[in-house]
Amino acid sequence: MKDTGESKDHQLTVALRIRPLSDAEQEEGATIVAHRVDDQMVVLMDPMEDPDDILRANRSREKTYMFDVAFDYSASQEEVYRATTRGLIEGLISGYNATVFAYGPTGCGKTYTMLGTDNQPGIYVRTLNDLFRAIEETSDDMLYSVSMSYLEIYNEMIRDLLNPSSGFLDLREDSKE
Ligand SMILES: Nc1ncnc2c1ncn2[C@@H]1O[C@H](COP(=O)(O)OP(=O)(O)OP(=O)(O)O)[C@@H](O)[C@H]1O
Repeated sequence: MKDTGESKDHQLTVALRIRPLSDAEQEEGATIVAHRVDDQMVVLMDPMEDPDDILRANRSREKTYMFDVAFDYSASQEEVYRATTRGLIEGLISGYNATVFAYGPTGCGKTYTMLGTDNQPGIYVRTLNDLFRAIEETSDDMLYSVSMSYLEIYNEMIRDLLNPSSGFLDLREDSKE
């Protein structure tokens, strides 16, 4: 696992996480085609590969990708948080900006990684814990202001998840004023 301190050395960290197959996927006979080779390298196997196809036997279509850090299904929420996000907090309370976002197709594990579950809290929860701890530790000589918003953008519809009764928010509202 990479130490979080390393994230200070570069401006952008790209991490890849491979999730385990769900029970339903296993029952369907699905197999994982993405394999973590080491802490940075991932190989994508060709899902159509047929070992009996002589014409393609020597032309494997597996592809290798490099990331700043790669995790597979054995990675814990804490490991992912430490390697991607924890190191940003020190800069954050010194006034620097930081963004962490999850990207990927539906069902790939974005919500699990970012929000997590009660037993396996994700990046949001761990960040807030460490952020408020860091604020408390430095509150003798610093005054902080923390604000928070939680929005869902889905099919170009925007909802305020901290105030769902406000309905869908209209992006054009500001431009009318
Ligand atoms: N690392 C993981 N370990 C165990 N279960 C996981 C992991 N990642 C995802 N899952 C499970 O896989 C399912 C799909 O994950 P999740 O809901 O996080 O996907 P998503 O990318 O947020 O999807 P969507 O874009 O549709 O909201 C969930 O049941 C989640 O609990």
